[in-house]
Amino acid sequence: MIALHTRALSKTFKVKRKQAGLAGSFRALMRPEWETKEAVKRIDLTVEAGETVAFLGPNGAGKSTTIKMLTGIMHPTAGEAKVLGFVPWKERNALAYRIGTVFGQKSQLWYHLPPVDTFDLISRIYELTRGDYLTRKRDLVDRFEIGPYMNTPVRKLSLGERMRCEIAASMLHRPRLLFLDEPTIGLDAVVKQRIRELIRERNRTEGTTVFLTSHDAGDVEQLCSRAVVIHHGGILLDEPVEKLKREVLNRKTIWLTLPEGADPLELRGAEGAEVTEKNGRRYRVSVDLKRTGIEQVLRLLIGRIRIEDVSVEDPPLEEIIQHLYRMRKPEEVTT
Ligand SMILES: Nc1ncnc2c1ncn2[C@@H]1O[C@H](COP(=O)(O)OP(=O)(O)OP(=O)(O)O)[C@@H](O)[C@H]1O
Repeated sequence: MIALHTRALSKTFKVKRKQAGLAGSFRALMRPEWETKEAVKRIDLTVEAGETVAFLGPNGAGKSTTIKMLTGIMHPTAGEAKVLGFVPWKERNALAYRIGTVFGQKSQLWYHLPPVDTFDLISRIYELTRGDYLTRKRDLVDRFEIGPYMNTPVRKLSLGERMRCEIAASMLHRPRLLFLDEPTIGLDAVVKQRIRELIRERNRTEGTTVFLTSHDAGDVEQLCSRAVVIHHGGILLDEPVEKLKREVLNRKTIWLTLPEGADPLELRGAEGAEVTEKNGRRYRVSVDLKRTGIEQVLRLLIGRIRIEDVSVEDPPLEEIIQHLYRMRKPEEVTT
């Protein structure tokens, strides 16, 4: 079954042309010149029910504009889309009963009220029966382990605690499709991991389709099975994440802090790993996962040299996308 389908979906904005200098600004105010900006260019996309799709791209690529059209907030300039069988911008209300949305940068929970109040409100908006609501709430509170936070005003919760409540709230009405915009932004590694597990579990147990945007390579790697990359409003790549992992998500960075007086030469010689940056006592070791594993490198280094602190990072997604862009020939890119 198809969850989402678009054909030549496009959005053009009319924007004022910028003119240099004060005189230019004045002229622009009196006699503005307009130009068109193609934010989304003829996007063709089909997502099957139950898929977990990462929708990626650098800043300004057109992700939010696409999501706004798919959730019915914005009309397209041209093209078609059906989400769960509805034309989003024509049947926004009907669609809202069947989708969930989480925007990492915006809260849908009432800031001064405890989450339980927003949960109650959502259950009324979505017309859940009292019995169904209470069972569902109990299940989500258990799964997301948010019992201790349900009666605390949202403004007093940490970001991680709030995000768990946000995502649970978005699932209250059993949406068949979840739009997640940067769900792990600003969270620490442990909380990120937990949020990813929870979303994945909902996908497995309830078959919820996931459509996610993120700048975090870890979200893509651990949560999604398919990656769609857009660049300058057009689709640059649409591939299984497994393939992406083999081709480009194959490096990780280890940051090491060595104690005063340690000999950094000891960091040499780990197969597939090289020191690429030094900042005081902090060293960046780049690991080629095609040749070795993180665990292997860490074990070797820890056995050889005293280490004060260690952390492992994914390469920034922006870097990966630039790499992909360079790999693709220009004619393969929809422009
Ligand atoms: N309301 C608007 N009016 C004019 N231009 C807009 C408007 N909304 C978006 N744009 C432009 O359209 C392009 C795509 O923007 P969009 O917000 O969809 O990108 P994005 O991929 O979500 O970026 P980010 O990762 O920074 O959120 C950008 O160049 C942006 O400046």
